[in-house]
Amino acid sequence: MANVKVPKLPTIRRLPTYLYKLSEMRKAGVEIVATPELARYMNLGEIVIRKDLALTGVSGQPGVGYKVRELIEAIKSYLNWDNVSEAILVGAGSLGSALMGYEGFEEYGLRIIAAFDADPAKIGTEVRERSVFDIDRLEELTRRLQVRMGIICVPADQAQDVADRMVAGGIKAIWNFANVSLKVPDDVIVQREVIAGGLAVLSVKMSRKLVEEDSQE
Ligand SMILES: NC(=O)c1ccc[n+]([C@@H]2O[C@H](COP(=O)([O-])OP(=O)(O)OC[C@H]3O[C@@H](n4cnc5c(N)ncnc54)[C@H](O)[C@@H]3O)[C@@H](O)[C@H]2O)c1
Repeated sequence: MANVKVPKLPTIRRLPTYLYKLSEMRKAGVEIVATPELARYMNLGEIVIRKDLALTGVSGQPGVGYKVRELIEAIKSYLNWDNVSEAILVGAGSLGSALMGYEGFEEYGLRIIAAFDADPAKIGTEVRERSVFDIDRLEELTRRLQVRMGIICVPADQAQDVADRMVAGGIKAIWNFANVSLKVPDDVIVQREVIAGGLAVLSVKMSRKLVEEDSQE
């Protein structure tokens, strides 16, 4: 797999949260946002906020704040989300259906255009208004549609086979939700996603908080 080094990963992970807040503000007609307001929302210090946003090339006006619209454009441009990327998804089960049903991805530059599955009961149906194709057609259709991004939502023991098919179909970026590491050629990027990682952090924070509360009693 391509060993792409990305600086400022924690900042990059926070940028969608800024984007969400800023989009809500824009919808509400807000034109300027002050750093303290963003700091409260993000639960971070104002210095961190300024550093985060400086990464996008935008600096706020001292004593005034940031122009909401300008900041939205800068964040989208930095994340390369100003051009919508089309993706295919494999595994139209619980998780895959939920991802396809999330309309917010378009805001984040991702459009899932089709799904693939191995279950004859699902092939030929529509899930969340996307056609579900036979997995055996993945290479052919992906090439024809010239899609570069693939999302894996199959059981872990099927994920490598699906990744191989994606690579054969010309996919260059894989968002992998199956909890397994994948072997892919050097020119393919894989991002492995584990929702339970966030839950683990929450659980540890919760248990520490409970211990602190117990010791105060
Ligand atoms: N990363 C996370 O945080 C996270 C969260 C939830 C689930 N998951 C993982 O996502 C995957 C899917 O979970 P789910 O709950 O949606 O399961 P599910 O059983 O509801 O869906 C899996 C789908 O994959 C299809 N499938 C199986 N083998 C296939 C193959 N070779 N080719 C094409 N399609 C195939 C099945 O027919 C089914 O529709 C699992 O690996 C699960 O562990 C990850």
